[in-house]
Amino acid sequence: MNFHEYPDREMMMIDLANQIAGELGEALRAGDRASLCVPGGTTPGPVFDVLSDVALDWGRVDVLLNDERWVPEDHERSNTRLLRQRLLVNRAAAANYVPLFAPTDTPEESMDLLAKGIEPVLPLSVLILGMGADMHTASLFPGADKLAEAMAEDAPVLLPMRAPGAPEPRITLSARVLQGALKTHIVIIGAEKRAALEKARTLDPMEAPVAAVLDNAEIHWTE
Ligand SMILES: O=C1O[C@H](COP(=O)(O)O)[C@@H](O)[C@H](O)[C@H]1O
Repeated sequence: MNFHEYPDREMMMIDLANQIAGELGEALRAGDRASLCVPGGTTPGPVFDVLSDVALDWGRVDVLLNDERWVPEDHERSNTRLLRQRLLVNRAAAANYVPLFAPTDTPEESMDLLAKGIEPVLPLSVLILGMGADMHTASLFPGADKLAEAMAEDAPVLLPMRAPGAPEPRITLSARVLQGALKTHIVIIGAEKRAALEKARTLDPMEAPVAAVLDNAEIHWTE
């Protein structure tokens, strides 16, 4: 992994958005389409704000989440809501959104349908991940019910996930799909997450799921 430290959050978000835009541009020059896979949660909003206004051929970009919390799209904890409000606006409104949510009671009921939408956009051209202080990334949580399945070499594209640290059921891309990304960026803020990331480097991915995606990742950190 490569570690990039920034003087402040604004600089980090602008710089990261420009790197992502450059990588998407490269992917679009090399092929017909590019895919951008992004986290939800509290960290990526400012990157989305910058990225959404970048001049790119967004009509050839497929955008999807790393994971989703199984709550309605208008719920304040919905990652889809964040994506629609902060990324799929301005110039990026022309991108093709690949859903990780459908309005069924459980993620299991929609799993096959959602996975079918994701398969054509793999491998991911550019992957941005977040990380929790508990070392989860996407919805690969330590202690989660299907973590071993999600970490397996032959894991499905998508899995439902329930974990002690997650207040609602989740749906998540598997480690195999995340590891297959052509470019990987992990964006984290604050001393607690930096310490967690350092610790994760010494642990097994079953204890520290983010460890599964560190090998080829660019880490972006600021206080
Ligand atoms: O629950 C989630 O958490 C992680 C980290 O979120 P943050 O609020 O600590 O930035 C996020 O990457 C993931 O997509 C989300 O569902």
